[in-house]
Amino acid sequence: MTGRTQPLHSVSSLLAEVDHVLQRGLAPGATVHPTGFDALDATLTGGLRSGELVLLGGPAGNGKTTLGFQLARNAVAAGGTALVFSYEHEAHTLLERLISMEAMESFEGAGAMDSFGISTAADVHSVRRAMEAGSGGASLDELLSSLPGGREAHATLTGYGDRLHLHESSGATTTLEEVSRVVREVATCDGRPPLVLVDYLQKIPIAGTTEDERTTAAVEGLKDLALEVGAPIVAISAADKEALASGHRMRTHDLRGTSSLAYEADVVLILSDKVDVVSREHLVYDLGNVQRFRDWTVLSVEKNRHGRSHVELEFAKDFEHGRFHTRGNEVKERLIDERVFTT
Ligand SMILES: Nc1ncnc2c1ncn2[C@@H]1O[C@H](COP(=O)(O)OP(=O)(O)OP(=O)(O)O)[C@@H](O)[C@H]1O
Repeated sequence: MTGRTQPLHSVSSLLAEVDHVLQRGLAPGATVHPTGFDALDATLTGGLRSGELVLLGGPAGNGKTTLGFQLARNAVAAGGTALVFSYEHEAHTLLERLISMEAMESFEGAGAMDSFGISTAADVHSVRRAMEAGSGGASLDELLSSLPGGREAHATLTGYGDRLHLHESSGATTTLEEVSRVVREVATCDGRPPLVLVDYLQKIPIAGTTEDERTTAAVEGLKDLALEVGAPIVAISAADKEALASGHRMRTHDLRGTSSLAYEADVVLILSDKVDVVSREHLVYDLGNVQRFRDWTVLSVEKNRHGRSHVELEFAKDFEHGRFHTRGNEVKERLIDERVFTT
């Protein structure tokens, strides 16, 4: 079922409604959008649910946009729809990341690795260079065909392109009301609510004297929208400056603005570089670990209304191709609260 109709129900009316929905061949529970990351889906008992607000936080440059955008891509690759509000990146920048991501996915799908076991699918830089150089009049397909995996990426994007919507949002004009209008428009056009990504929460222009007031209004507005439209909304959240400067591991209470962030959210995910948060004993006795851990990101499920919380998962970075590897595990090493490296 999507969206809220009326607030008051008797259990009898609910039973009748569920029966009616079942007889139409539909599912009466929430719509589950798998994240495409098996370890995360297992923790979230299936994935992200309609009506849920998911907060995604972490220090700058740790991959929040990359993960959020990959969640949107995975939703459409699995047959769903997604809508990305990007206050930080132009649509073309996201498109370049997407082309590289799909080139790499196609290489992996085909098992196309060179003799060193390293794939040579076009990275984001190559895609950007090709776009900036132009094609001298040749078509996009011809341009992309000159890049490893580019032709396959183009075919994949053409396949799901109608279901992935990118909104170049503005800190001046893309208000909560505008976000709400666009989400409804896309839901109507696509015939079902999309997975929504907001990158990022504190950029939504909202009246209010303090940052706490503005952030509270933003999370409450997004949570209401998620419930009304029946969409999962993933909102990236910036960290408090003090949290970043003090050299400790970032947690939910370090998200910028207010404690209401944690109350309103159904799921809170925090990204950290593994090398920053692993306990010191794993570093001092094996220096090789420092380099290995730099390649991994820890995704902490700090709040989870539908399953276990305080779960620490890890995923390998592949930022050159604008993505994380989707195969991940629970972290085996002991993690700390204080960061080892503060740079
Ligand atoms: N083409 C690329 N090749 C390699 N690394 C890249 C490339 N583009 C971006 N990166 C790196 O990928 C990382 C993740 O970028 P992303 O935009 O996802 O981070 P973020 O957490 O959203 O950052 P911010 O908080 O600054 O918006 C960054 O450290 C960035 O330097």
